[in-house]
Amino acid sequence: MTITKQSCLSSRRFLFDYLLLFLLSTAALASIFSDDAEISGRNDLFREILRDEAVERLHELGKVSDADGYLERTFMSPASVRAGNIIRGWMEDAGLRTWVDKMGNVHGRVEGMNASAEALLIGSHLDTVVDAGIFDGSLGIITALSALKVLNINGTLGKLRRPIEVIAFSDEEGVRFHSTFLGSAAVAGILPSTALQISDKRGMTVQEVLKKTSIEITEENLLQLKYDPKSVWGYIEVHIEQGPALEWLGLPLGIVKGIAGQTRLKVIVRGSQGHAGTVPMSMRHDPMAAAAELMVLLESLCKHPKKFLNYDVHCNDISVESLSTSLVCTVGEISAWPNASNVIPGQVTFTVDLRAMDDMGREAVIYELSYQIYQICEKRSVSCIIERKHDANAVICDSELSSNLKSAAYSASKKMIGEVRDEMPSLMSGAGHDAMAMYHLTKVGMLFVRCRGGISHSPAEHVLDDDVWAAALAILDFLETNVN
Ligand SMILES: NC(=O)N[C@H](N)C(=O)O
Repeated sequence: MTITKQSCLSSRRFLFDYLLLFLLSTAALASIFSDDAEISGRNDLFREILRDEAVERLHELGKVSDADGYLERTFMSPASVRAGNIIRGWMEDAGLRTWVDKMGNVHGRVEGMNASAEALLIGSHLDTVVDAGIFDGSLGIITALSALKVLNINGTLGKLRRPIEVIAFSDEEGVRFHSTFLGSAAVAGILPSTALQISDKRGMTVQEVLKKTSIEITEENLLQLKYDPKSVWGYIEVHIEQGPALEWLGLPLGIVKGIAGQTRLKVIVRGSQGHAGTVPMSMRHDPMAAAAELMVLLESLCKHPKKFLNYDVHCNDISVESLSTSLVCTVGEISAWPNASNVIPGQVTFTVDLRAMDDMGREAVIYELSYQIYQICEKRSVSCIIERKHDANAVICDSELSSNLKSAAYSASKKMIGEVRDEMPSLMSGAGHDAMAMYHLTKVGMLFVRCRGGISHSPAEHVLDDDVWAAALAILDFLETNVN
């Protein structure tokens, strides 16, 4: 047999593969043995509650959906109400007194030794986007309840120095009403009474949707939902990172330094509805073509803000510099009327989601965008209306709470994986969180949990079981150190 260069390479390759396989299987065996050795050491880390049960609950809640075949739970939908009831049961299982408030938020509270002391609030949201993953929001509620369940089993829940309250907020995503934080903004006292009259696509208002679930909300009792700032010590939230940084760093947990500000706009473009086959191109006032041009403009502006923003007119140079790195813009929803293939639409509506760390810079972008939108609409002889649906300014997390969360995350990671690098990363959040609303009530701190590929708002969203465990263990550590 002649050994050609090719087959020589193949046999070398075979030998290499074989050796690699041998090494990998040896490593795997070693890790199985070391896992065994570790498991007995980890038993005191409440694996059954903080990992296994928490993961089971995440999957259980992930099945509670208004849609067939994908996850969708919007504000006070039937599935949201069912999810709230399940969470309420888990709160009671953790030894908490529970109630549902007039914005549909589910609360679970333990008074500890001193019911009049300032309470620690822990929260996240129970609503989801359309075609969501199972971790966004639910992770923060479930890990907090798991940690409290451990304290209950240990007999330390009644001995806490201050009350602890877990809140599962009814709306953070803002999918149904385009106005986010309905739940947490009510608790923080920043939800205007006009929010009760916002309508969803079917024309039902927030007030009517609540009434359908037997909750009577009025302007007066909306005011009563506001917590007295003097009764609150702080707010903490665990959330999946929804970005790739922790995965890149190879770490399960990170601290949140701050959260980008956000604005949501609705742009309505109206033109002349007509027959697709008969109206000559030169005679059209097509809102679809205009909307397409506006979207391309938005993309260019957000990719290259420096090119569009005039330093003197819009903002100082610091704003423009920081915009270049943090500005992100998205058109996520579009609808046409009458939405038929052989009709030039009469109206096209689309949303714009803008985020940046710099609030002044964001304002400058909105100013410039609006100016350019009106110019393009005029040039195309269509009319444009821009409605501002939601605004939340950027938030900086509290340094003391962050440092305490950092120590808790460090200690949890150390207990789980032994050696940890000293650095616990501090990250900026491009995603919005209930902490943004709670910031108006009290100091806030957030812990991020690694997610696969940084993917979120997608059914592909995934958090490792051990990372769920690390997060719950960090909260347990935080409570034992700061509240016990
Ligand atoms: N954590 C999130 O997904 N939050 C928001 N709903 C958002 O950033 O749009």
